[in-house]
Amino acid sequence: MEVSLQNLAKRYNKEWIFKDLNYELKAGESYALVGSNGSGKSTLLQIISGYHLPSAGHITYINQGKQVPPEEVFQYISIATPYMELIEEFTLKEHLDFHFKFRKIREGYTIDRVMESCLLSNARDKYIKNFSSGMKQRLKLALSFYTQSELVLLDEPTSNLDNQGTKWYQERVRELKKTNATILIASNQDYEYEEFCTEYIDMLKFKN
Ligand SMILES: Nc1ncnc2c1ncn2[C@@H]1O[C@H](COP(=O)(O)OP(=O)(O)OP(=O)(O)O)[C@@H](O)[C@H]1O
Repeated sequence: MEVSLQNLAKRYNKEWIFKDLNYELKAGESYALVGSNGSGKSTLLQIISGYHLPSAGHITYINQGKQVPPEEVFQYISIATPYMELIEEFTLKEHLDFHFKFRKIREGYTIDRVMESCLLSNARDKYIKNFSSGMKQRLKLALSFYTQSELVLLDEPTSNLDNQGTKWYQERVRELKKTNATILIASNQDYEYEEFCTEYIDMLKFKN
């Protein structure tokens, strides 16, 4: 999916977080969104996902040459972010069943295969509220990786992951890059994006 960010700006109260942000994301490319703490990386991801509105400017989404209507955009996007809550009252199996009732699973995958791939097969009937923070993070990431989507937004993807989890994440991104998904990784850690992204978007350039 191509995403065109046009004169995008966001303000909270009187503070402009970023301004005059113009950028074209190309289909199938991977982008790192960098900048110091508080520079607006998460805010921009949430605006691109449709979760927040910009204070100015607009975004155009184009899939296979056709503009996607705003009300349908969410069907093309998956996002993993610390701001996103999992449904704590569900077991893992219930959570995955619920999610994949509304979104299509990536081709070649089943719910069992997703559980296996995110190293959570033995937690099938465990309640999410009893997951460790790393297990929750793997589940959030798995929901983004294994949902059929054309734009994958990852915010601080390895937070709470141990070394094994970080390697698991890197392997999943390698796989994702073989699809035509556009990937945007907001990060403060170079091992989350260095191998995957040749394009860097530096939020500090859009500060004022
Ligand atoms: N709901 C809100 N109300 C007011 N200010 C907000 C709100 N959400 C975010 N901000 C402010 O917007 C700025 C950008 O925050 P954001 O979380 O997007 O930065 P970030 O680059 O992702 O930071 P980090 O690297 O620490 O995760 C910060 O100054 C933050 O305090």
